[in-house]
Amino acid sequence: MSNAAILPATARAPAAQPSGVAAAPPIIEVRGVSKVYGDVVALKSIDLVFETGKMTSLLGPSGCGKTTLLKIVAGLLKPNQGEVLVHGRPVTGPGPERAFVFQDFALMPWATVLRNAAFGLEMQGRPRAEREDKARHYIAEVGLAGFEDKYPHELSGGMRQRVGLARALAVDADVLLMDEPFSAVDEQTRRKFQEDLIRLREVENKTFLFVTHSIEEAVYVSDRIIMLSPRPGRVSQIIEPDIPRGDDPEAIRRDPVYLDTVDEIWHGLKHYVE
Ligand SMILES: Nc1ncnc2c1ncn2[C@@H]1O[C@H](COP(=O)(O)OP(=O)(O)OP(=O)(O)O)[C@@H](O)[C@H]1O
Repeated sequence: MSNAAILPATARAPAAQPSGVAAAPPIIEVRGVSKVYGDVVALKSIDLVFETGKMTSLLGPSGCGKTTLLKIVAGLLKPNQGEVLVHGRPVTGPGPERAFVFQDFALMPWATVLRNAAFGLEMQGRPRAEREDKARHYIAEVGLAGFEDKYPHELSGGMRQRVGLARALAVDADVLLMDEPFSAVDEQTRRKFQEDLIRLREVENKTFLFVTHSIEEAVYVSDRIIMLSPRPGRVSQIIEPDIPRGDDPEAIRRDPVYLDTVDEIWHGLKHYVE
């Protein structure tokens, strides 16, 4: 048994605080959310809370409703039952405090890296100088300084992905929602990006919620892994891998807690794979 805290699905409320210490309110609350598409029950009675500054991944068998849940939090889909609160306010659609990083990065092929990264700010009607300053800052932050004037077709998949992330960071949303952000790139790029994501989370103090199919990836980057059961998707388990994420990103992959947690999740999931 590893040091990962494996919590039953019912253990969703934030831990009680010692007396005198104010509990930080959760940034996102998902309350009794169910979603059906025609006859397909995609999600059933999902209750979750997300704390500020944490990285959470959604993991589970194909079709269990991971993307559906992410889109409901983003305000791109409405639940049939239940509600999502962000900063205590009900979500009725997309909002500036949540940025969505799409699987295909949703870049505009006719616009430069700078314009693509500044696109969210352009939509918000910010002045050009301000949006370009911010976009340049985040382009550098994601390792693309010098590529501001390039077009998406001149970039590798990994670089395009970074532009998508720079765009999401530039709007200064509190919550970054990512739908399999690493799926379209090669393994080396993916690993580098996972390392960068851990670093970014520390620098930026954002709340990240992302969907992945990769057990290794979920355990590598996440403070918390929410396991969904096969359709209808319910929360089956919440895992909090207690892995030190210090200066050496390679050390994480050798950490016994990392290795044991990957193994435990795989044993739990493998009977769903034909
Ligand atoms: N627009 C839609 N219309 C009908 N059914 C849908 C729609 N979107 C999703 N579904 C169904 O709802 C279920 C959950 O889909 P969802 O994409 O959320 O799952 P997922 O866990 O993200 O899947 P995957 O791991 O394969 O990407 C699936 O059975 C899917 O076929």
